[in-house]
Amino acid sequence: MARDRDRIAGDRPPLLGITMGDPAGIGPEVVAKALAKASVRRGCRLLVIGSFPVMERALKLLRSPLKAVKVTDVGLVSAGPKQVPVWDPLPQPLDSFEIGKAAPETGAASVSFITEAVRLAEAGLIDAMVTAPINKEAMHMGGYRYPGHTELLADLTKSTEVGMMILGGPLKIMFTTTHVALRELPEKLTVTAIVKAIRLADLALRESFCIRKPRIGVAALNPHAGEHGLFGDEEQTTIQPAVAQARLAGIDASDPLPADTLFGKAARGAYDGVVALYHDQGLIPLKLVAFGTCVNMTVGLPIIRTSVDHGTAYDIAGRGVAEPGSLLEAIKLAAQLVRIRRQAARTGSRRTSR
Ligand SMILES: NC(=O)c1ccc[n+]([C@@H]2O[C@H](COP(=O)([O-])OP(=O)(O)OC[C@H]3O[C@@H](n4cnc5c(N)ncnc54)[C@H](O)[C@@H]3O)[C@@H](O)[C@H]2O)c1
Ligand SMILES: N[C@H](C(=O)O)[C@H](O)COP(=O)(O)O
Repeated sequence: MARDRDRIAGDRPPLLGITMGDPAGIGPEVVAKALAKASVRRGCRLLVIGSFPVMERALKLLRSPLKAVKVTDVGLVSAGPKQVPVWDPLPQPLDSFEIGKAAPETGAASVSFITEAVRLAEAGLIDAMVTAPINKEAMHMGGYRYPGHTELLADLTKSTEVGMMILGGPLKIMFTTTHVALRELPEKLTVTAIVKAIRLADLALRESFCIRKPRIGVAALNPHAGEHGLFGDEEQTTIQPAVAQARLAGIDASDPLPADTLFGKAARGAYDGVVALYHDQGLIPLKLVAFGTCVNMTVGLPIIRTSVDHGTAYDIAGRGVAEPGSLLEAIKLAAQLVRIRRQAARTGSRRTSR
């Protein structure tokens, strides 16, 4: 069905739903700044999914030349060059909350925007969703106990094999685990979890980045890859067996490699993608080389979702100083992924370059 829809969509400019994120954070500001760039509107149409009064307030704060307009039918989104179409799914207007502070009502609202975007994407009313940052503490206060968008989206779309990939500069990194306390990490790093991450990295590199046979670098957990068991044995007991399984499935995955040099090698072109074992292992190199322009994408969903590389930045929210660079890149990538998916639907195959 999705394939038929893609075929019918043809070359119509993609309609991207941009969720506003946590209203108390910098999400509304970066959305307002990004939409003010003429370049971002070239080749795609944009619909903000969020609170209408909050969007109006963000545009006012920035003294933006743009004006928010309320959309009443998502099937008929049209906007002039100075307009920001907003689809507000909240039953009551959200207007009294404190900027820069986690609260149940803003946390719950940020989940409503995501839920609505998924509904619209599954109904074929938007072609992809791009998410501005949520605050996980606020989301929990609002009653939604998810570690992040990734797991919420997996649940909403009933998807079983989903993972977080973040792209920045020369790096494309797939995460085996996402938001996990370090003390709980060893028990989460199972053979199954690592094979899944390698498989999802391979899938994304082939289908979204058109690499025929991706070379995947797999990170070790311990210093010097454990040095034959001297500094930990997860490399031998878990990571190497996962690599062996992935290879049986035809995937070009490396042995577990010392993480202190792997990311540099990947950045210089030795690997098309890297499988990191935990959040900061992959995010430190990514954000060191490309914070502000990285893009997070969820792999394994039936819908397209990209996101920013930053959080709600409560420390600067409401001051008008937040940079929109990562959101601009996330929008660009979402539009590109829509085109790749449409092309694949037209030819009935995935286009690959190597
Ligand atoms: N995509 C997402 O939804 C997403 C991503 C990362 C973090 N988060 C959440 O955001 C909250 C805060 O997380 P954090 O403090 O670790 O990270 P953060 O990215 O919000 O802030 C880290 C630092 O970077 C600065 N910064 C962030 N984005 C910026 C921008 N666009 N322009 C200028 N400066 C910017 C902040 O001012 C702060 O000093 C947490 O709840 C976290 O879970 C959400
Ligand atoms: N780990 C991500 C980052 O630091 O950029 C982020 O928290 C987003 O995760 P979700 O897309 O699952 O919300």
